[in-house]
Amino acid sequence: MTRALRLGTRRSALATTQSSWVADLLRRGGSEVELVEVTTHGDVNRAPLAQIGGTGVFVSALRDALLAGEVDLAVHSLKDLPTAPADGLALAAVPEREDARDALVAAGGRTLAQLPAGARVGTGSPRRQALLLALRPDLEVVAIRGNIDTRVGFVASGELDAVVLAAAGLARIGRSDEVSEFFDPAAFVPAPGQGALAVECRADDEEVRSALARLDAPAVRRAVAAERQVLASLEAGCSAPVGAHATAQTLHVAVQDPGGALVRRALPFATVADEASARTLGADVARDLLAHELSGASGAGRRPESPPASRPGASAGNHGDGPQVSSENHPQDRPDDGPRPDPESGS
Ligand SMILES: NCc1[nH]cc(CCC(=O)O)c1CC(=O)O
Repeated sequence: MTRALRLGTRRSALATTQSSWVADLLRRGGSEVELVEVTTHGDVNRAPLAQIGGTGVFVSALRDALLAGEVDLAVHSLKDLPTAPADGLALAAVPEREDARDALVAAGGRTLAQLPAGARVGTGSPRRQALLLALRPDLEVVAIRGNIDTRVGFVASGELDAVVLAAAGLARIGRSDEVSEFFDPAAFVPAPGQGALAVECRADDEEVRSALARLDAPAVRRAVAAERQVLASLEAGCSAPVGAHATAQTLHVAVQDPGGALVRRALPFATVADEASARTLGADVARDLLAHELSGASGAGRRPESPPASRPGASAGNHGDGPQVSSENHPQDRPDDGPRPDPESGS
């Protein structure tokens, strides 16, 4: 190795921890690495997020810095990465995954079952809203945004009874001890790619590609390939919240159908040996789910878990008396889940 690798990172606590973790792994493999701060449009612009292009602004500023040759690699939360491949860039490593589960942080350490009737639970993610209401239709789901500290702060301040966040984000910033319940990923199905990282570099940079290849965890790559393919294939035909999570044994999928019911699938995953068959499986599940949706079969023996009256659209959102959903843009001010809505992710 003749050059120090420049790792471009955003300044947020989560971004710098993730970047430092990857930098350390590379250093252990003998590479010299320096962190270079990339100020993203989303970090400096005070306009509402929708006007500056949604969650993709954070990813695309790092990608622009890569393509411009200002940095040599960048670390993203995989679930924030648009499913479409980026021209000129390679997804050179998917390292070992953090905890993929969603987690509840509740006042008094309560579990979901222990929350009082009508408790106010914060999440900006349509997927989490749907899963929460399927388990507890009585809850008042409150749409919140902001970085992890901001969201946990709503519980500490008493404005909310609980919030749901990714266990991985809490683990990375050292706040796992505040979790009152880790949800079973077979039931409360995580977002595609949740807990995993994506390390990108220029596609023609062989030196960085070979350094990053040592960080790649093939089993994680297979899992996230299946999960993201479910999302990509569904995006063509529906805009429902999507949970997709592959364990060593099973690919779990949960999608909210137009009637508001959660539709679930569980497919064997142990025999999926490579990325291509993982994608095929993901596409097959998506096709099956779209057929279900088109046939309007949600009431026909599929165990709808949530009556139409508890659709998040009807009960979630800011009721005006809760935590302020600030129109001021905040670093990480974005839906607390997944890459959509993302006007930049294209098709
Ligand atoms: N979209 C927000 C986001 N993107 C990545 C994480 C951290 C967890 C992860 O790496 O999946 C979070 C926070 C959250 O969902 O609570």
